[in-house]
Amino acid sequence: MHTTTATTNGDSTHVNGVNGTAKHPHTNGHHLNGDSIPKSTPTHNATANGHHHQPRARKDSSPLAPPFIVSAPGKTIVYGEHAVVHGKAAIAAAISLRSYFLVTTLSKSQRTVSLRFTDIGLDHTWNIADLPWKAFANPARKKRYYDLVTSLDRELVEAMQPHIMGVGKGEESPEKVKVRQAAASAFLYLFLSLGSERSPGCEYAMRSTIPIAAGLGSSASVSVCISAALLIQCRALAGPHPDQQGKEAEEQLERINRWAFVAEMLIHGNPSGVDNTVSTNGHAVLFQRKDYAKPPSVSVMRDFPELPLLLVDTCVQKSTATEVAKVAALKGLHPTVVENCLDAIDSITRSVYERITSEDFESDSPEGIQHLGELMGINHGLLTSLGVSHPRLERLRYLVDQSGVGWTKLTGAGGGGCAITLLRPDVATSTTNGDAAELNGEPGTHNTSYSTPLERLTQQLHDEGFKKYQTTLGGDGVGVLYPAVIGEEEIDLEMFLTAEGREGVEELVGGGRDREAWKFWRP
Ligand SMILES: Nc1ncnc2c1ncn2[C@@H]1O[C@H](COP(=O)(O)OP(=O)(O)O)[C@@H](O)[C@H]1O
Ligand SMILES: C[C@@](O)(CCOP(=O)(O)O)CC(=O)O
Repeated sequence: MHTTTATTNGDSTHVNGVNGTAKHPHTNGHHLNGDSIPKSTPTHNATANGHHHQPRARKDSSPLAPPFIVSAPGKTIVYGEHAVVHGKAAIAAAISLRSYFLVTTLSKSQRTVSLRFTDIGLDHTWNIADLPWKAFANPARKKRYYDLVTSLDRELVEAMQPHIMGVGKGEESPEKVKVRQAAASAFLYLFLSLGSERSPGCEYAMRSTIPIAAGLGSSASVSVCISAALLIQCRALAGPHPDQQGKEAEEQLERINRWAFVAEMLIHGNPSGVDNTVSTNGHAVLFQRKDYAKPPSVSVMRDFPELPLLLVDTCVQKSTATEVAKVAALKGLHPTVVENCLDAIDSITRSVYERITSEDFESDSPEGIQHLGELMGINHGLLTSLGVSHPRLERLRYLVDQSGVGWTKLTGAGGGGCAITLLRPDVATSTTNGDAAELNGEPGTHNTSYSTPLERLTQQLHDEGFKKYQTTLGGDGVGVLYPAVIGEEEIDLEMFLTAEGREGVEELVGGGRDREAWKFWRP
């Protein structure tokens, strides 16, 4: 298997961003070929310990930038959630559910920035001039796009508060307000860090096909989108383009990932960084962060096997912060016991990594799958011991165990959310069309005679209010559609905001219509 290890931002000497100058009737004179992101700021040396050479000053763009879309996948943690928060290894894989972020630049006279995050009912506008630029520009606190930011600056978070307090307020529940304010804070902190008072007025619209708070990394994917879009706007990224050198592509991803982590800190408090790392890089990653002041160790597993997985949502929303705090509290009470549980999870992750990166691993061999499956079961048991399961997750595990189709573990923070089931190879290959139709959260045609255990299980899950998702593992990470044109059609804000449900969004902007239109950094 091909793996790449990337631990810190390296040096780059190649800057191949292409100015969008060619004329096109639909795009304010910007080229339709996805290589037309404005030229990036020259990349420069930046190291993990913060030493860097000063970059050259950036020029302001004069023509109105075209609308563009950034997209990033959700994830499933296959092994090692929670342990990863305490410095142990985890394996996470990208899934095919994604978030999409449309950026529309306003005319020069419109000095506002608006968030239209319709999935969470957030529609908010700030006057650019009213924002706390002074606090963020203070030389003692100012962070640059190439900095490694590993903690939030409390004073800057405070300075932002008056502009967040009014966000998302309505008649609805405090939980909904919290969700909106978390997303708005993530955006605003990055906007104020990466932009300036001269930043163009813009509308930023988010649509996602990832269920929120189900353990599938919706926040990380949103964070990666925000980071990549704002870095593109401040011209801190080169590419993506097809002839980009691997090392340069890796550096661009690293830059996006660093700021996505900052956004994750605003949503979660204390994230390990595994979610934003897999969402940025795509494929699958072995991830470990021993020291929060340093970049994590990341091995990207580019040809992660297509494991036959079933992804089931308990439909119980959870809070990652609460579940992470539970484990921390338990560790405070029983340090040795909890540390042993976390070490056991670490051994599981490492054993799986060795197995699937070994030359002779075959993803359809019953022995190989059995090994991975048994370790999934043990990993789930350890997470249950740490107190992060939920009666619905245990019910789900019981139903899958009874059916004999495979091995189940919770994925993500637990306390609700999703579980993954690794199917036995014989079960996976006997999946009928009926099963396939019933994936993606919808029940299929209801006949009462089921020929396979998987069909029986599918019906049982549906009857008990669980939701199945169809997804493939290990696709591309962050991608860019610049300008926002697929085929000959320019995607505008109205179309983007009114696309109906997951299918509508995917049909409008997903890669299905024109695979070549989207560009990805591919080291
Ligand atoms: N479609 C979306 N639009 C805007 N913000 C979103 C969207 N999906 C998720 N978020 C942000 O991410 C947060 C969810 O994070 P979290 O509870 O960790 O769930 P998950 O396990 O899905 O990452 C939300 O509170 C919201 O701030
Ligand atoms: C529990 C944890 O390991 C994973 C959380 O994933 P999610 O937020 O449930 O998608 C926390 C983390 O790694 O930051």
